[in-house]
Amino acid sequence: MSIAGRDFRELRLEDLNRSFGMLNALKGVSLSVKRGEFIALLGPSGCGKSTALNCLAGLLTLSGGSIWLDQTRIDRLKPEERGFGMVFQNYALFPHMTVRRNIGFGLTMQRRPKEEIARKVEEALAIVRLSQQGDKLPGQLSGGQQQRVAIARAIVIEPPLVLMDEPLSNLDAKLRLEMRSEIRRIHDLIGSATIYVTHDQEEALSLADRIVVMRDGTVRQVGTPAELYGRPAHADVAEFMGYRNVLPARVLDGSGSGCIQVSVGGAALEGMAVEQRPADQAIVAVRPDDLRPASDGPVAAIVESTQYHGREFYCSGRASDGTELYFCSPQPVRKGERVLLAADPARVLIYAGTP
Ligand SMILES: Nc1ncnc2c1ncn2[C@@H]1O[C@H](COP(=O)(O)OP(=O)(O)OP(=O)(O)O)[C@@H](O)[C@H]1O
Repeated sequence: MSIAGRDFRELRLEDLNRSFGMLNALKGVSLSVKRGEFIALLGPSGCGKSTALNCLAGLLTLSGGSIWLDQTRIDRLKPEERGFGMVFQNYALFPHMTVRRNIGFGLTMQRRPKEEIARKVEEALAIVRLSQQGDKLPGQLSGGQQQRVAIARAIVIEPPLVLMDEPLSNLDAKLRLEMRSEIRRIHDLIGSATIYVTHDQEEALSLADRIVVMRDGTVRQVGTPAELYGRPAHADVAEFMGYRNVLPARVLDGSGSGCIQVSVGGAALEGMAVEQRPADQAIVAVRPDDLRPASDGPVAAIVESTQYHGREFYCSGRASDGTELYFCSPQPVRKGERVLLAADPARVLIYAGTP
């Protein structure tokens, strides 16, 4: 059976498990993906992102669970029978084949007619904007161009799903940004679904329709970039999403309907409870760019370091009780200077529990 090129409405991962000996790399991962969606699998190194992707591709077998494309169970099919497009970090192009032959390789293996292969290869070349480079060898192309060839090779088979594993990691910062918008443009153009593995939260935020945050082989949260940026469901997800200040706190006043007052860094700070209202112990999460010097700010800190970041300064300081705080300042601050810091309560997230 082959499902290559097939249209679909929904891809479902049901309770996926994968172990390597004693290590459980995937522990009950479930997810539903609609056609046309761009999904980013985001998480720290070793959390199971690549394992999940390789199980989807058919390069790894599952230890438990199932994968469904609409009503068809596909987790026992070989990779070529699934017909998904794959793009890896290291391009994996054949060095002795021209760009055209690299792109057409999958179609040649499927024994498609020559004219059809030639036509589809030209279409794919045009999509990735490499029409002039078709006769070159991969070694004659830049890293960004080679990655475009890899993308063309993945999409030329008209896959229902394109799987990408950290495809931009080998490129320099400027090219990474350029290729980011290229990847999204190509995704929108071909209309299939993309599952994109990354550990770079900025990449996930800017590319994806939905982000799946993984940790220790489990899915911690699935949400839109705005949901994950503004309201992570758990303190550990917040930490991963750039809330550099994740601090233990004591609830001072939790009686109000919206705001809760907590003690942090030896001072009282107001914030919003996420999900469960904490009773006594809490965790506070604030982004450095939401904690700023203010003449009437409640949290006093002595500046320990400052870095110039163009528009503003990225600083660390120590509160009276020894808590380390990260904050941003539009004005230069000096090491050893005492600053008062404040944050908009709507940008201070409070979680029940202890870190
Ligand atoms: N072939 C393998 N044999 C044994 N253990 C493996 C194998 N592949 C992965 N693992 C382990 O499974 C866990 C998940 O690995 P995985 O590569 O999926 O993580 P990841 O989130 O993709 O990390 P990274 O961002 O570093 O690539 C890790 O602890 C890893 O060491």
